[in-house]
Amino acid sequence: MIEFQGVGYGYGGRRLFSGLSMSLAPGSFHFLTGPSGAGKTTLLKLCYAELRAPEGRVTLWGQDARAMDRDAVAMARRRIGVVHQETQFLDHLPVAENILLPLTVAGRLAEGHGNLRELLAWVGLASQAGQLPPELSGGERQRAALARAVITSPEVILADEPTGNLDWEMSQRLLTLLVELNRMGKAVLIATHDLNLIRAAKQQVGARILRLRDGRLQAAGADL
Ligand SMILES: Nc1ncnc2c1ncn2[C@@H]1O[C@H](COP(=O)(O)OP(=O)(O)OP(=O)(O)O)[C@@H](O)[C@H]1O
Repeated sequence: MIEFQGVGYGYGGRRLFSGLSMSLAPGSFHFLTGPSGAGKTTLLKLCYAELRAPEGRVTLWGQDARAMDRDAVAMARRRIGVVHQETQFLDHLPVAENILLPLTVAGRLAEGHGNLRELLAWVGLASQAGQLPPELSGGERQRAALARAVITSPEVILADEPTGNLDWEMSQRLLTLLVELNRMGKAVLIATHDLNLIRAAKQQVGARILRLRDGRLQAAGADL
């Protein structure tokens, strides 16, 4: 679905990484780890064509990202759910409406109401649906962010440090939700520093671990 072939990227003439190759296939589960500043968020942005690679090739469902126009990018993004590092909500709208927002924007709101109640229960936010985002705890915010990322039934979930500020119990809960999504057939890629989270996931799912370091992407495994 998403493929990188020899991809390089940098900002302002400073090369961040090069020669990156990877493939996100249906049903795969990947962790992306590496030191702060290695380029994990950048790599995720290349996955959803927020950035275009000047070097190598990123293909989204067989299409070269560089050749995609705005409509093609919008179509591809409907198949990708992103949980951002800093989750932004519209603070004046209730949690339920925030979760429905991607469907509202896509003019597909009618599809959402059937799923919403089930989705809220699944992420454990059934009783917070009418609250405003500033009233949520950190863990509740991240679960709302995950619900918003999956409301469109994407095929790929990209999560950037989804457990960043969460305690261990809440991190586990979020991880379990991501593993469940993977069991439903979705490809999942989680960027994280949290090696304990990766170790915990290894008990639940056959995850591949990619490490971005010194401008290269390596497979990591037994040493984690
Ligand atoms: N828009 C930008 N303009 C210039 N430099 C940028 C930009 N975005 C990121 N960078 C730089 O690129 C490097 C990689 O950033 P990125 O956010 O991809 O790393 P990361 O591995 O996700 O880091 P962290 O784990 O701390 O979130 C950093 O040095 C960052 O300062």
